[in-house]
Amino acid sequence: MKKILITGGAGFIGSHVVRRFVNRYSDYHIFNLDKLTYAGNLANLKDIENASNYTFIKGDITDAEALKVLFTLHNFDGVIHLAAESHVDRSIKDPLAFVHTNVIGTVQLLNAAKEAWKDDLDNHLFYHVSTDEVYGSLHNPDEFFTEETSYDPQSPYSASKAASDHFVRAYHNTYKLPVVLSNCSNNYGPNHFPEKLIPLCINNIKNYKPLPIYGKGENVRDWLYVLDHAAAIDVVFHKGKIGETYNIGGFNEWTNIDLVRLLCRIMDRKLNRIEGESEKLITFVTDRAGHDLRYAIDAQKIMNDLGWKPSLQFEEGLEKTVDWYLTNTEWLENVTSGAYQDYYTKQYQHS
Ligand SMILES: Cc1cn([C@H]2C[C@H](O)[C@@H](COP(=O)(O)OP(=O)(O)O[C@H]3O[C@H](C)C(=O)[C@H](O)[C@H]3O)O2)c(=O)[nH]c1=O
Repeated sequence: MKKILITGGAGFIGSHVVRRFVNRYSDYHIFNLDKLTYAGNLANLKDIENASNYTFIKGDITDAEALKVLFTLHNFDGVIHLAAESHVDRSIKDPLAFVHTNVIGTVQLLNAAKEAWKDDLDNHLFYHVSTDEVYGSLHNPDEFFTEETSYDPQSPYSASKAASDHFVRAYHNTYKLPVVLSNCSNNYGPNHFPEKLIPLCINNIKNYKPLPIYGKGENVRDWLYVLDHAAAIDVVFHKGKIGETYNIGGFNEWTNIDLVRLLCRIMDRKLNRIEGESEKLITFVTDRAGHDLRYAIDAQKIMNDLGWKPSLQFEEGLEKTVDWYLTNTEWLENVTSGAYQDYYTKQYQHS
């Protein structure tokens, strides 16, 4: 049985990856290492928590000693590294927290893997899951990020992810650590923490609260359903070429204002409101500092070389997402109030 370590598996994207691997691969044992910060909670994984091929470990990727013990104890065959601080606005307020987890945490994990695998590098894989924000901000509508685009990170968050990508490649180049990387565009779907644009707006529309649109709402993001990202990660992990990078995206660009208007229309319908009622909540607020104008991913390489493609149309994915949030009201209340974090922190405080 192969032993796979997934870091950040209680978070938004991580939990969908953990579920997919636990359910699809009965010949793998999945170890989910997560610190359980405000953005990660085990309620995201209730349905698989008792699976015989799944183990949760509460821990911090910046803790070198703990990593050494874990790698010695479990002899992991592969690592899928998703643990990260992810929210751009938080990175603007507290860049060091992002350096700590995203840069130092990644290097500690690389060191642990390098040490544990040094006598048998060929039979192991370190997969780093990253973001399209490392490429910076596009201004020409004809341009897309490809795997060859130069890095030009603009926010403390994207600078920390760019640094971690560079370290992963440096460990491949210097120590021959077998690595693969992917850089994905904006994800949306169930279990997304309601500080991010889509779940924040769903929650606020539901509660008749203002929908804060930074600047004029003209910034463009490419959106991908989180389960499609999990499927792409599965494909890259199993079929990706060592040392390569794969861009993942939905070919699905929206300005923020158009996206929020679409969301308002869907919510009006679902909540039996008069058409146009939710749009009245849109409030233009001070722009994000250094706000990247446009991200657009060219995902041809993963489509052509590995045969992955997005499965859902955006409107369909958005409907599913809205339905999930309107059904899972307890989840939404517990993450917003911090109740899950208190509960799970207490449950695991001695582990
Ligand atoms: C929270 C918020 C956001 N926005 C704007 C800012 C962005 O242009 C867009 C999406 O913002 P959000 O913070 O949801 O996501 P990004 O800053 O694009 O970054 C996200 O996608 C990438 C790929 C990652 O790698 C990040 O980890 C992830 O957080 O809406 C608003 O206008 N109002 C708001 O209240």
